[in-house]
Amino acid sequence: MDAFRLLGAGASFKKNGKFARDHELFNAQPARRDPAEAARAEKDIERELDFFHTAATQPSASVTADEGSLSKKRKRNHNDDHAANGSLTTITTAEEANAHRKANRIKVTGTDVPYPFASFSDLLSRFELRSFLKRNLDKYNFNKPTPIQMQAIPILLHKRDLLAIAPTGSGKTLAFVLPMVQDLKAHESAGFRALIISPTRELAQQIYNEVKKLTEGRGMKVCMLTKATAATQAQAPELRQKFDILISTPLRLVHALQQESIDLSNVRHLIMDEADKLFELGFLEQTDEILAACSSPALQKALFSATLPSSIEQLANTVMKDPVRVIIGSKEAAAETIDQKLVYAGNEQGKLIAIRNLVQTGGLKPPCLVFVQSIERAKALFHELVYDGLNVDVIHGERTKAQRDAVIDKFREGQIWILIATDVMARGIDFKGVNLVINYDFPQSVQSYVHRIGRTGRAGRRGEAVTYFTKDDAEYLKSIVNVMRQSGCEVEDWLLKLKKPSQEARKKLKKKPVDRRNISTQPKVFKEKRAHKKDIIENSKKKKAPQQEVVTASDHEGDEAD
Ligand SMILES: Nc1ncnc2c1ncn2[C@@H]1O[C@H](COP(=O)(O)OP(=O)(O)OP(=O)(O)O)[C@@H](O)[C@H]1O
Repeated sequence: MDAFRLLGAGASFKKNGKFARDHELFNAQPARRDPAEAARAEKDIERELDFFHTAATQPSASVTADEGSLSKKRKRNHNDDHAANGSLTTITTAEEANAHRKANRIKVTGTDVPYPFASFSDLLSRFELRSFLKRNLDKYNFNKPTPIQMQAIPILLHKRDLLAIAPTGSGKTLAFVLPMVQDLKAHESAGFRALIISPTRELAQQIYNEVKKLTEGRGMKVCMLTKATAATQAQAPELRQKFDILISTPLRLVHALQQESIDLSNVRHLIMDEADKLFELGFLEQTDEILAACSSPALQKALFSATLPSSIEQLANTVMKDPVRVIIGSKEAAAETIDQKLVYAGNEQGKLIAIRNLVQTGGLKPPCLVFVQSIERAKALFHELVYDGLNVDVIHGERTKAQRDAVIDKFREGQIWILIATDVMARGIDFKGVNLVINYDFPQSVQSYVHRIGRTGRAGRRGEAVTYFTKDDAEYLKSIVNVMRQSGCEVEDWLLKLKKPSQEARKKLKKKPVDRRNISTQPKVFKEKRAHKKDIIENSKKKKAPQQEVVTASDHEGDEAD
């Protein structure tokens, strides 16, 4: 299976097309793959499927021990159930709940924590899961719950506040969307009853798509707050369109609140995705304003992320009421499906040489995401790689929304093989088939590292992450080494002996990235020639322009229709 098939439909590997050179460079010949590679790929898919099955179907030592306490009859029923619908068991006692948690690395803190569930059919019987939800779960192949779903869904269905920390790509979105939709039931004209906040527009859009999938066939109204939808909502209150679920970035929402075009007083489900980001300086004030506007006494709050530094957790706790805290695995760890590597690149030039080397030797298996620390550096690296003739594009905050959307779509469809990005793409975006993440510039924090590399190795699939470092980054290396160790990666002894950076140093780096030399290996004369060539092309285009501007009447009609 090609990685692009996982990224989305429509990927094509035409060998004689525009990117024939890339085919050679990347050695991308899926049709004539060597048998060992094919076997490895097949194993990958099996592993991916297994990921969603493991917890429910492979009794670990602790589950087996616990099964001893079940009566033979119940065991038989469970097995019959298992045979009938692919699930293993239902959980009805504290012992079973604890064993199930242990087997799935679910850690909980809080009072009267609801039992996890083991299969979607268990959920169906325990909480009378609505039939349209079960239908939609089946339709979109959500066959087995992931650990965070097993525990977070019952907690939210019991209307408890929740702080949930689970690895990247482990299905947190479904974990908060499903209980919300179950509770909202159907469309009502009371105005917004649920609100999901996410730090970036791209992630908000992705969550919107997931909510649409799960509410299919139910007529629930879902609104993604944009300039246009905010303008519609700014009409007189009686004319405002009544939506059930609102999804927004903090900035857009605060704007709408200040214009008094949005009323959040009926909201009873508030989800903060990438919650640690939302409690950081820069977002905190907006988050506060949103919390104040959600004035319903029945408000339930849920915070989700793959990372949650202790200081932020303390702050987040101040807004929660008797919350339950759930951690899957360990707190600051990366997904265990990612092979992480640290590569010493010497200096800035060394990084370019290293990435080119990776291309030449076939080590860069697309689709690949490359992270840099600034917009300037994203542009510069893009120019370098484009000049090498690679199929590459770039995404950052200076590109228009339309350009960003188009780039994301193209990357998903496999039309772009290498995507250079700033941290704006580091959180939440679900590119399931990314094979490799390169941290071209060393990340500014552990959280940034975990989220960046979390764009690969998602949904149980394996991925690879390579982080380049130079002497300038050496001081911060140990933080990343610790993440690698915690997530089960092999680390060389000398790295383990490094000193941990001081808190002060970590804070400094988070505020301001390391000063780096510009990205460029091309001699000056080369660049001048390139600029000259570009001028010639642009001038000749201008000369040809009048011929190209011939338009037909139907083109005009098209324009008007838009
Ligand atoms: N139970 C399930 N069965 C199969 N696929 C699932 C299941 N739950 C989620 N997925 C898929 O797994 C992928 C990752 O899910 P999601 O984007 O929610 O991860 P996440 O934990 O929010 O990651 P991040 O921390 O990076 O935001 C998605 O493509 C989603 O459709």
